[in-house]
Amino acid sequence: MSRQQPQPSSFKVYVRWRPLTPNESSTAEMERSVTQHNESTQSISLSLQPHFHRPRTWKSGASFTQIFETSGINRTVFESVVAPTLPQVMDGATCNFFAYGHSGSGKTHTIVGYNYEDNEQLGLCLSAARDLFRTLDEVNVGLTTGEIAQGENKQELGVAVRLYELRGRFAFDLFNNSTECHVREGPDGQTHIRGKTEILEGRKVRVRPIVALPCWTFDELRNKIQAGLEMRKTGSSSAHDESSRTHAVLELEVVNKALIDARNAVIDRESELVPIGKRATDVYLEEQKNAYIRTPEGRFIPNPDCPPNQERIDAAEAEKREYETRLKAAEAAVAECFNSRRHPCLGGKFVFVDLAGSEYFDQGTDASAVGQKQTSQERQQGRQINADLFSLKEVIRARALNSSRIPFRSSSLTMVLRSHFLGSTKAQSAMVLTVSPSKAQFAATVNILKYGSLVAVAGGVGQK
Ligand SMILES: Nc1ncnc2c1ncn2[C@@H]1O[C@H](COP(=O)(O)OP(=O)(O)OP(=O)(O)O)[C@@H](O)[C@H]1O
Repeated sequence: MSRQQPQPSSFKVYVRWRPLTPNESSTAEMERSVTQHNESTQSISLSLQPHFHRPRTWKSGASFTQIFETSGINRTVFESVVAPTLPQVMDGATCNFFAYGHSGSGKTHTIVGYNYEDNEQLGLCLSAARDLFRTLDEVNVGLTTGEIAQGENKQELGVAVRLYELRGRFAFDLFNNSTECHVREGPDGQTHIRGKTEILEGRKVRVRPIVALPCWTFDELRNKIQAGLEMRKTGSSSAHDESSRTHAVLELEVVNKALIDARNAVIDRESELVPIGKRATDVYLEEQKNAYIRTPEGRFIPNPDCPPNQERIDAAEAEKREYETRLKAAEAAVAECFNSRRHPCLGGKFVFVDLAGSEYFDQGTDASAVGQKQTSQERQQGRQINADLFSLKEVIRARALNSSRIPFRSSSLTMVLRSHFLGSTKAQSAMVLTVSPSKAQFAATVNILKYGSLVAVAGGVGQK
């Protein structure tokens, strides 16, 4: 009998209704009701009674783990969706959380929040960071007792934060001036996000991965996230003119000073290796170029006056090997940080994804009017966003089925999520569907809930 792979845990889907915004105050709320199917699944029924039209109704399957009404505040959502996963992150796992909804439905409000001071209103990622720091403070007491002063201790645990946007095939690092980075699969099968090549002093070359800012207190982390988010790009979308047009990814990883130093050393060794490797290639090409001549018939034959200088080629290759060995040693030092960790939480991660607003044009709604104002580039972006969301659903499905081939390569979003999903078979991932109760948004809301139902079914929770 074939050996069974560990089954990933199911992917939960939540629904969050937001209150009507001032712009929607002239419209009424659609009628809705919730049916509880068992302890952990609920379904939604919606109905709309438009003037002079047939009533429209829609009913979901038993797909949703919990439905938060308009009165639900960020703290309530955090306690149900994210807080229960803290022990898994403290055990070194990665837990992923997505917010999905049409533009203006409350994704950013849910993931990041607009009030950074009120603990009840902090978005999911800041609440998670706050609870993570509280837990790490307790662990640090044990780790730092009898050792060097806090801050100097290489084992002291903190949180490294990464913040970047994904658009098309590129990532934009919000902690590095929105630098455009390439999302690529390396020869090791892992996804690498690399920034532009920087030329440093002394003709050193550096290609930085997404910047991870280490933070040692919650206040420090909150200030850094706030500053990074100000870089976030906005454009016009189908629902309003200030919509996010990218997926924003926010990662919180448990780190210590030793791990940060070891990772920085890897970046330094890679930077040293780039020009040395290029030089070895250049030397080889130069020698080969001079070593052959072309006959009048177009054939290449060895040049008797200039044989290749093998000694020069070997010296350049030997230098390259030496720098490769240094890089391997630096990578081994990173692995050693994990092997010798004093607490399993090192490397544990919360990943939050504020997905770009999906596009939905419905005849007769405000959305279609704004949609017509979009440029062709913005329409192209809209199609790309919808394609990304489709590939995300397919990855969740393949993962829940324990499929041998998970289509991570189909978008940069899923390529980036690859290591987070694969590293988290024991951890919980969840999606919060953010929806407007406005009657004018009925079709868009149904569209979002349908997608969420498909994700729930794909993720092994819901029934159609
Ligand atoms: N649950 C909520 N309670 C109170 N206000 C909310 C809630 N959800 C959203 N809002 C408000 O609605 C507006 C739009 O929300 P938000 O910016 O989060 O939408 P979004 O889905 O991120 O939009 P986009 O995809 O276009 O960026 C904001 O002013 C926000 O404060």
